[in-house]
Amino acid sequence: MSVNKPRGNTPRQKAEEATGSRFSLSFDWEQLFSSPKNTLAWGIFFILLGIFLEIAFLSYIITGLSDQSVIDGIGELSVRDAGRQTRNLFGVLGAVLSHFFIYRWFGVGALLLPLVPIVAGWKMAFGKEFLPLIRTTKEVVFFTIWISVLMGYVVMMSNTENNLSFVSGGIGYITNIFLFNWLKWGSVIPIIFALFVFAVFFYDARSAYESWQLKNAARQEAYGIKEEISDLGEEVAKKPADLKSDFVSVVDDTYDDLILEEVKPLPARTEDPGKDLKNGQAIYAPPVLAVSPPVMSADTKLELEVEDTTQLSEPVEEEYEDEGISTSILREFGQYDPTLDLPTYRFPTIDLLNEVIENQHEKVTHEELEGNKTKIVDTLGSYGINISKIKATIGPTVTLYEIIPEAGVRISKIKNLEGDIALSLAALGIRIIAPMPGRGTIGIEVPNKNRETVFVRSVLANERFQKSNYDLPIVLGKTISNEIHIVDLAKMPHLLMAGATGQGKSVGLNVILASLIYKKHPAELKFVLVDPKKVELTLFNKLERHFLAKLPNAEEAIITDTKKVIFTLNSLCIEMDSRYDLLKEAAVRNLKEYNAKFAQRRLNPEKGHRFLPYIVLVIDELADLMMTAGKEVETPIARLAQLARAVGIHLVVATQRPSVKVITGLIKANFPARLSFRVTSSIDSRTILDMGGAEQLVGQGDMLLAINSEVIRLQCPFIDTREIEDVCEYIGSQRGYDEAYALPEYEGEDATEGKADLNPDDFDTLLPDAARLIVTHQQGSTSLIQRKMKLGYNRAGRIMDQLEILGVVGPFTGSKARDVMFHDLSGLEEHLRVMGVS
Ligand SMILES: Nc1ncnc2c1ncn2[C@@H]1O[C@H](COP(=O)(O)OP(=O)(O)OP(=O)(O)O)[C@@H](O)[C@H]1O
Repeated sequence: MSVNKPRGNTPRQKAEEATGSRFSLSFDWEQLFSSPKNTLAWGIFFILLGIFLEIAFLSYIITGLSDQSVIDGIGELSVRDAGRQTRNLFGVLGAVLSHFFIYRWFGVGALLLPLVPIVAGWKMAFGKEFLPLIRTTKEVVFFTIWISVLMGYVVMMSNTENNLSFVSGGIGYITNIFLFNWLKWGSVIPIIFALFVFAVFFYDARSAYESWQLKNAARQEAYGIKEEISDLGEEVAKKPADLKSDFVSVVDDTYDDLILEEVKPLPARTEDPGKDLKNGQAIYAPPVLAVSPPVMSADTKLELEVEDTTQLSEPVEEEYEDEGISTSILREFGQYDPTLDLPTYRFPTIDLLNEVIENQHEKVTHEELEGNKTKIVDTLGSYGINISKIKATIGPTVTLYEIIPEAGVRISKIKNLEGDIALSLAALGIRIIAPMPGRGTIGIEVPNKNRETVFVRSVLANERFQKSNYDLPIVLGKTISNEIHIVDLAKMPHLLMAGATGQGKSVGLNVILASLIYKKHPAELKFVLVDPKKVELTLFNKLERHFLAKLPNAEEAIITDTKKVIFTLNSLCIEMDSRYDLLKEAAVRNLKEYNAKFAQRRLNPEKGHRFLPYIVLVIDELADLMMTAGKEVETPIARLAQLARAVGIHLVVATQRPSVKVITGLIKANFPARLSFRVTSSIDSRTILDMGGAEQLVGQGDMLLAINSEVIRLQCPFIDTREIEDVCEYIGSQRGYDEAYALPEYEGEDATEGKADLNPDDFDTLLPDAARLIVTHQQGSTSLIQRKMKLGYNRAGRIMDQLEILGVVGPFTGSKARDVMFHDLSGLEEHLRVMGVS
């Protein structure tokens, strides 16, 4: 019988009783700076400190040296007398601090110093930096000293040491005495030189100058083309198709110039820009114009066409456009860091988890080992199978006996004796692995009488997990050789889990979620939690404003209703499609490359680019959904499983009933990684793993993981509800986003049914523009409308539906863009006119 089978919270209570840690009176230093309330208090303290110092310093400068006598007399005067005589606004303390910072050390340069505590305090209290803290600190330190030295020079040269030495402070004055001995009046040269060196290295003055030149050139170019566009607007409005070809050649010429010479001075503009354009010689076609406002005017039409021509150019050229601007933004602000959304976020600590209780007894006794060994040898012997060698490896739940039979014994014969060996060992859950892949042996797994609980704390605190640099690391459990088994969900790329009721599925799901929560910042990862059983995942509700994603306007972040599940799955498909569009625009292959490019500021947020967090969809109980909604659930799940990997959407789907009605061929084919807890029959085991064996497991988190054809037995760690509660509480009590991550809206079949009745009067005013955009690009995608016309997803989606009613685009086809029914603008214009919406 198990000695340490966890029931409820027993392990934690025992541990607490043993160590008294929960009620310990020792002071928690970490807590002093880590709890959100304390950071607010510290933040306000630092802000007030900064304000206090600034006022004291200013007061000191205004009252001059009148407090000097008080300071000199400190020790002799009583505090009361000193206070009465002091003129500083902040009394003796203000006078003393100012005396040191201004008179003794930095002079008027010290006025900059209070900025540091104010910026730091602001960051702590409000989680935002109104100035970059590290950068500001470096600047303040440099300029405080530099101003002090410069003032020292001024004071020295003007012979005003007696009255104004406080202006430079001690540091500036002494430095100048030293410099003066060497250089006389020329001391100013190293002082100016120091400023120059600082500017070159700290501000990267040279490249800042280059990027300024570049921006200036781009601005002038943009200004130039705007004028030309308005000149040509009318003409284009009449003959858009003709002009399009002109623009193609214009833009191509431009890019050739740009690529060859990078920054090229603008040629002098002629009196008649239109003429130049027609000759295909002008250079005024910066791709920056690609972002055009969605105003229905002659200009707009032209801009759309300009944009279209840029599409025809090579991607490398488009990158060039961003290059100059992005380099300067990168230089100015550094890399984009998504975690700064929640800069004060603290990862959950390991001590939120139950203490690991060491097994009091030896896991497997010598007698047990010897007894099993004899029984195996005897049983096989009685069937005429002799063994040349036997070796045991003790795991947390089972012991693996590896045998090497004598030459000439057929493996299938041993395999067939599985039942007999189990009978003679009088143990459930014997599994025979014949042969052990890559070992040249036959394995017989025998459950231990005393099984060991693998505490989640022991695996999450494990160095290998802590240091793992997987994108989505998950600890699945311990192997037979007691090693922790970590997998990367991003590579798997999806996981299908099965297990009869009570065998540890929910615990397994919780461990997966906890692994991810312990390693990922809320800005990098979002969960979509589907829980038709309504009880299993509710604990994660507290993470709503940190880690959860939901449909706009959905009340609950954890989805329990089948209809909403269908909407959510379809919404994820839309998210997937729009992510693919973004990847395509960015000319990258996967989410990681995309985010890296975004972090380097090479993707323009104004064009719809954004940092894309991973999304993990967790479904606890697929069976219920498949029974009630069948295809409606199966199709989007299969689509996501098939395609969503590259865009960072991963699925973890669990079911109690691994029957073919639930785990259909379509679903199964798209989930190469499958995990099975104990199931009730070998048919179920075959359905989930394509092999028997899961029916032989011993429960309580004993599981088989099959990735492609490789199968390993693992013991899942144990995490109890209270641990999950504590972790979620710890995160939930911190400052989060304003709301859950919003998934794209999906209106569902019902919403589209009524579409045919729509009155043209109800059409969106931007509909004709959108139609032209779609036809120009020959791409029926909602995200195109969204990005180019800068519209929200809902409005863009509605416009797309109306375009379908109008017959401009075909019906929704899933991941692909809709068909565009017109191939040129003239046909479209005619159609719009006939329909009365031009
Ligand atoms: N990894 C584990 N280590 C130790 N005990 C475990 C482990 N996993 C589960 N158990 C034990 O088994 C019990 C049932 O586990 P769990 O709730 O995860 O089962 P389930 O498969 O989700 O069941 P259901 O489908 O009915 O929700 C737990 O309360 C716990 O006592």
